[in-house]
Amino acid sequence: MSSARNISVSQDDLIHQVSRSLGLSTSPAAPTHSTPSSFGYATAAANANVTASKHLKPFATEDIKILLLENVNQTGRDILASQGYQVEFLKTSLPEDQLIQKIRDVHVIGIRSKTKLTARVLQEAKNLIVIGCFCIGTNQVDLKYAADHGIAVFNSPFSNSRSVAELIIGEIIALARQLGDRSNEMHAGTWNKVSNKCWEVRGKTLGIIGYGHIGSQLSVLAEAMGMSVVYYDVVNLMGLGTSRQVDTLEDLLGQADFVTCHVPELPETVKMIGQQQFEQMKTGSYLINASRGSVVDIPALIQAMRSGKVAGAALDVYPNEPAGNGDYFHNDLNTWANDLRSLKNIILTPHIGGSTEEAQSAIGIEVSQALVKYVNEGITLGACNMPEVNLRSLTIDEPDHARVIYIHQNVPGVLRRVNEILGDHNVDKQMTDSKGDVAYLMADISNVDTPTIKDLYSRLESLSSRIMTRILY
Ligand SMILES: NC(=O)c1ccc[n+]([C@@H]2O[C@H](COP(=O)([O-])OP(=O)(O)OC[C@H]3O[C@@H](n4cnc5c(N)ncnc54)[C@H](O)[C@@H]3O)[C@@H](O)[C@H]2O)c1
Ligand SMILES: O=C(O)[C@H](O)COP(=O)(O)O
Repeated sequence: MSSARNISVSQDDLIHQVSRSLGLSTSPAAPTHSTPSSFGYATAAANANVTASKHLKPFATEDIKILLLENVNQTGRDILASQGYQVEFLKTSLPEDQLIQKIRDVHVIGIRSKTKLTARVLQEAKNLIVIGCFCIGTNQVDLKYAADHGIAVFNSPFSNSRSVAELIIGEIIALARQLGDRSNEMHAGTWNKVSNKCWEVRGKTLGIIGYGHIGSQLSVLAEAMGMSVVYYDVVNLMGLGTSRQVDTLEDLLGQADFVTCHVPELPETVKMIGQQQFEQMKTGSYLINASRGSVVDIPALIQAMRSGKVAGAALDVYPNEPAGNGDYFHNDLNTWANDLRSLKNIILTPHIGGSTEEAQSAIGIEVSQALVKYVNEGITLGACNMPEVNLRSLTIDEPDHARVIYIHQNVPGVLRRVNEILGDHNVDKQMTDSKGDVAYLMADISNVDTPTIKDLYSRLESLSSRIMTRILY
């Protein structure tokens, strides 16, 4: 959808928030509920063409509706509930039609890696102001569409990276010793004591593709086991320990005994490991993928393992992952499933890299705190798709103070027009920043009463550059 249509849709349909700020309390032990008197209001289309009275309705913190999908951890649920928000919690993701029904109603949605928030879904989300990805990856969200429509997106950039790194260490040893096969054989009643093609990992080379939060932690753990580490990354990065960056993916594939992928899903990383890359790997080497299912071409992996080029593999991520637990391989999408499952020395796990108690608990806290700060104070620190804007502690709890949040198109002349509107008032502090096509302005003003706030809101909304206006008071 173009920016122009965005504006017209917003003017006609979007509900914008003018919510009472309640201050931020992220501790479940010290809830900050609104009181009946601490109301604000939400308006729809409070612009020149639509009278505010037609669209005004009561608004309070208890009116904030949050939908949490995919079994978001209790820590996050507690923090959000402690704010007095209405929290609906589901253990699974939702199919698109049900997601569209539910998302129409909510101001905040919390998801993990399975829920696809595409432009098609988001255009139905008329009340949505913020998305929390309770995970690292944000490839499941159309970040640009969200930003262009004033919807901030937060994630947890590193809370599960240690969990993933530890899983990979376990898999390296398991593959080198064919543990999966020996265990399966024993479960089937067969004693098969072999040393042929079973190895120590000491002295072997680990090749890490993507030396970010996970890749770099893994590097340290692998060296502690006596492995040599090489890594390939599109950014020049200092290696930890004695690890070395190599210039090309081909360099890495030619040196590594174990190759492990830790890149985000991007157009350039889709099928980054395919037939050509398997040919460049050492004969008898191993492949691990716990990044995204699109990064490795599975039919090419099957071929490489059948030919003996690749001696083992561990996959934690797949194309077309299911919404919840249950049957997976019996569907028409994964035509390679039976071939994959029939291979020897292949570890198949259901996307559990970040699934530890420690990681999920930390993610729940981190992302829900960011959501509360955004809803209550408009703070965008850590946002993935918006400029990061913060102002020192709020004074908007005071009766005649308000915080203006104006998300707008990043085009010349907007600040002048906004400041013409704000200039009649006492602007205590103000900050603005931009990211790509979107800019975010935050201003704290004092000596304003409720009618003035409504007037400010209408005037800001009437500017052609506006994406979303929120006034917290
Ligand atoms: N299996 C799981 O449960 C699980 C858990 C966490 C993260 N993940 C996945 O792992 C990915 C990596 O996580 P992270 O926290 O290390 O991310 P990160 O952003 O910290 O690091 C990614 C690294 O990849 C590099 N990179 C990007 N494009 C590249 C390319 N084309 N070639 C080489 N390097 C490239 C980046 O420069 C960066 O250094 C996440 O994006 C997510 O998709 C999976
Ligand atoms: O992006 C991530 O953090 C991982 O892929 C884990 O995703 P999950 O929270 O859906 O398990």
